[in-house]
Amino acid sequence: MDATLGLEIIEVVEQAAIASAKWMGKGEKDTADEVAVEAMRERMNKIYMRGRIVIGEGERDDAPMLYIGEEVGICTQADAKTYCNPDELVEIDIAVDPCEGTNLVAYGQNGSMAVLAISEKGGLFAAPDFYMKKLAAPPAAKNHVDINKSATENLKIISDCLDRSIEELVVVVMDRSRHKDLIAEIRAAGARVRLISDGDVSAAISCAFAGTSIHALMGIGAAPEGVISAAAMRCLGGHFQGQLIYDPAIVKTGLIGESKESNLARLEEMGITDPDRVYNAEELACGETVLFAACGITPGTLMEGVRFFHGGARTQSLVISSQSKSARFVDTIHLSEAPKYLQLK
Ligand SMILES: O=C(COP(=O)(O)O)[C@@H](O)[C@H](O)[C@H](O)[C@H](O)COP(=O)(O)O
Ligand SMILES: [Mn+2]
Ligand SMILES: [Mn+2]
Repeated sequence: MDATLGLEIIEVVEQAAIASAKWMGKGEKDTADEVAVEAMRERMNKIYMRGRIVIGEGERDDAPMLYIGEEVGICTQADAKTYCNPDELVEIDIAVDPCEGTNLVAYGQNGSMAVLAISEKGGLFAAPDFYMKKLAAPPAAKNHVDINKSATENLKIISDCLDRSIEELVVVVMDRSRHKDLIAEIRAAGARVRLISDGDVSAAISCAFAGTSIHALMGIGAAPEGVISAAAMRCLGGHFQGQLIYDPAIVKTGLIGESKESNLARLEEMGITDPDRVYNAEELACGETVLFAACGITPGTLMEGVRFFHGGARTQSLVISSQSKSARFVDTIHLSEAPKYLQLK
């Protein structure tokens, strides 16, 4: 995969984050999402690549989407034949969440970001728009913790691997009624719980970085977000496991189809023969090369949010590459018109 792609995708997430941040606090989640989608699409279509969206969003709540199967990259443009030879280009698959945490943006809360993951064709698990039970943990606990073990057992393992007491550990859990028993168990084990209303991609990836005060993500979130999280965790050497949840009775939101039976039929149609399989990061993002990019929309654990100033904006992004084995934090000043000053922080 072309190494310059790693630089271009920074601009893709930056443009999506800036567009969405203009709608921060306006209470309009669909607009905050829609403008991020459009900005992402516009910038992606300027990249000399042959891309295909394998994970978009929208099915779940009719959000505007970069739809699954959509071709992106300059070679897909109407007049492309004059300057593009698609046969020269590697086909790549792209998973996007242009506005991860639409509610967070709409209500001016922390933790939203524009995010995507890229790999060669077939390198990312084309997850259905279902839910996923997730377990993320620091690199030191990789392959020691297990999603099939209880939260109590996993906390003991993380505590041993990090050489810290269970009382010092913080577990992020989405604040949903389906997690009532899980939250009680984590607290009973002695660990502390950070409840989040949205944004479990950021929580999963934060487990890989010491100093974030996040030592695990447990519970059920969306499956597409699980694949994106797995792409980053694979590159970072963190632990990530995901198991599809197809039974609406477990999720309790009723947003994943009518019945367990119809969901199972849908999975079979998609070629998923073992619906209960537990996937690890290397299986969810199995490509030889994996790239991940995110840009903060509102302030978060890993990145600052977009800061506007007269004539421009400042962004902070994170680009992770399995190719260059790097996690790069990128701080960018964007100038839109003659600025009165440049914002330093
Ligand atoms: O918080 C999230 C919302 O993502 P988005 O729709 O892109 O703004 C994600 O991080 C979660 O993984 C997930 O979408 C959420 O858990 C869906 O569950 P629920 O709200 O309980 O239906
Ligand atoms: Mn999302
Ligand atoms: Mn989203």
